[in-house]
Amino acid sequence: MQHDDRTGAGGAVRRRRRLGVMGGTFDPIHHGHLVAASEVADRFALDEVIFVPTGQPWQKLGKDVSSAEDRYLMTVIATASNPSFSVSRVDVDRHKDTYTVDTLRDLRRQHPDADLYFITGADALETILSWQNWEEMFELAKFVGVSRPGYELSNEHLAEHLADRPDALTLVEIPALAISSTDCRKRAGENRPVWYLVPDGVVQYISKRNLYRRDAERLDGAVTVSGPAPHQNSSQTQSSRTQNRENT
Ligand SMILES: Nc1ncnc2c1ncn2[C@@H]1O[C@H](COP(=O)(O)OP(=O)(O)OP(=O)(O)O)[C@@H](O)[C@H]1O
Ligand SMILES: O=C(O)c1ccc[n+]([C@@H]2O[C@H](COP(=O)([O-])O)[C@@H](O)[C@H]2O)c1
Repeated sequence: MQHDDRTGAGGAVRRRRRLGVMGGTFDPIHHGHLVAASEVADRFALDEVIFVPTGQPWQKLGKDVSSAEDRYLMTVIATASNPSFSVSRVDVDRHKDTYTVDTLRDLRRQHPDADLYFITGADALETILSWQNWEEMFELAKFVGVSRPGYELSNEHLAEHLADRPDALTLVEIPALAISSTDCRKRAGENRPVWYLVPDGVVQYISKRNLYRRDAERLDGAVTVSGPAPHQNSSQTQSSRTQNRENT
């Protein structure tokens, strides 16, 4: 990755734009995600953070995931008040299994003059060597791992792979928010409050769309992420069946 400043037409030094990329299933988006993005934006002087809801999260095979459109809209609602936050549809519109390497390729194409900083929580960072084409991901973006209650924030598993690129991955401690989408879904399913765990507009969206309620007919669009073995395209095997979420 280049990280140089460029001289503009008038001779003024212009720094390359820095874009954060916050990928997630966001089912639903919660304040843990928003604080992570905000903290990394501050630490790295990012110009913008692009939230990228997954289209088909292949590592959630067998789990009941809300429709991509519901997750996309909740992400738009949650980020609307922050002018430095935006939401991308690149993964939602790809209509096949979501791989971060594709996300980063698409964003690089859309923003050729920017440096990308992919933000990931400690739990996701733990499993990053299982991601599709992970070596290429580190060519396309710098990575920022953030702390998360209940997980150890570590780069040991990547140390030998990134030995010659010390700035490829930075670990950042952020304020601890023990919030997970799993817990939010469970609470909503039991008719317990999710106020203050997720933004107010997201509470209202969950209620309006009857998301996560086991005792109610889902309105539409929920899918069970099912299909062939990991790394195969499951787009033809996505089931439109709705099943009770296992909250795992
Ligand atoms: N409370 C949190 N603090 C820091 N990072 C978080 C937190 N919650 C999620 N993240 C990170 O945000 C990204 C997207 O997470 P995701 O949408 O899967 O939310 P989640 O709460 O982990 O969901 P689920 O409980 O359904 O697995 C991941 O990199 C994850 O590690
Ligand atoms: O590229 C992959 O193979 C891959 C595998 C698992 C997760 N990811 C990405 O990691 C981010 C968090 O994913 P998740 O499933 O924890 O919500 C999101 O941007 C995913 O696309 C990416």
